[in-house]
Amino acid sequence: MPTRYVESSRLPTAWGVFDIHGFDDLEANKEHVVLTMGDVGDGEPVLARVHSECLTGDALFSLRCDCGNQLEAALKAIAEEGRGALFYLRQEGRGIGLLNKIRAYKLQDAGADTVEANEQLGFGADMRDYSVLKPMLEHLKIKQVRLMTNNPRKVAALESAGVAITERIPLRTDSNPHNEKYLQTKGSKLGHFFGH
Ligand SMILES: Nc1nc2c(ncn2[C@@H]2O[C@H](COP(=O)(O)OP(=O)(O)OP(=O)(O)O)[C@@H](O)[C@H]2O)c(=O)[nH]1
Repeated sequence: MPTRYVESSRLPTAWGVFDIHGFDDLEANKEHVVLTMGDVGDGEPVLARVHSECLTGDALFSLRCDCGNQLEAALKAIAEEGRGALFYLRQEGRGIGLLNKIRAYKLQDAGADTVEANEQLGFGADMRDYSVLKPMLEHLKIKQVRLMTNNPRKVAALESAGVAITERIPLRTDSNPHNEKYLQTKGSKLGHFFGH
C-alpha cells in the first residue's frame, strides 16, 4: 500500500500530494521508490519519468549534471497534470555507484569525457539494468506511458517491460558551464535525443 509523500520545502506545496511506493529489488539488493499522483492504474497513458539516482545532482545541488533540474521538472510536469508516476531507481552513477562516479569526475577533471572516464575505470559507458521496472509497472497496473526522457535506452527498457510508449517527451533543462561537455557527450556518445 502506498503512503502519502510529504513534499520537501523545495517542492511547492501547491503541486499537490504524491503517494510514495517502496519496492525491494532483492536480486540487486536495492530499494527503489515510485512517486505517483492520481489514478495511474486506470489503463490510460501515464505521464512518467524513469529517473536514475544521482545523489550529487538530486540532493546536493551539483551543477556537473542535469539530474536535479530534470527531477524537479518531471515532478512539476506530473503535478501540473495531476496524474503521473516518477520511478526513482537506485542506479547511482549510471550503475557504477557513487564512489566510482566521484572517481570518474576526477578523470573528467583531467580531460576525459563521461564515457571515457567510465572506460578508464573498467566499466561500460552505461551499466544500468532496468529489469526491475517490469514488476513495478505490473504492480501499479501501468500499461501505457508518455515518457519524459532524452535517453533511447529508457524507451527500449520500458518497451521490453511490456509497456506501450504512446509519446516520448524531451526533458531538456538549461545547461551551464559545468555540465556543457557532459550534455554534449550524452548526445554524441550515448545517443540522447536532442529534439522531438
Ligand atoms: N558514471 C557517471 N554517471 C553520471 C555522471 N553524471 C551523472 N551521472 C549519473 O547518470 C545518471 C543520469 O540519470 P538520468 O537523468 O535518469 O538519465 P539519463 O540517462 O541522463 O536520461 P534522461 O532520461 O534523458 O535524463 C544518474 O545515475 C547520475 O548519477 C558521470 O559523469 N559519470
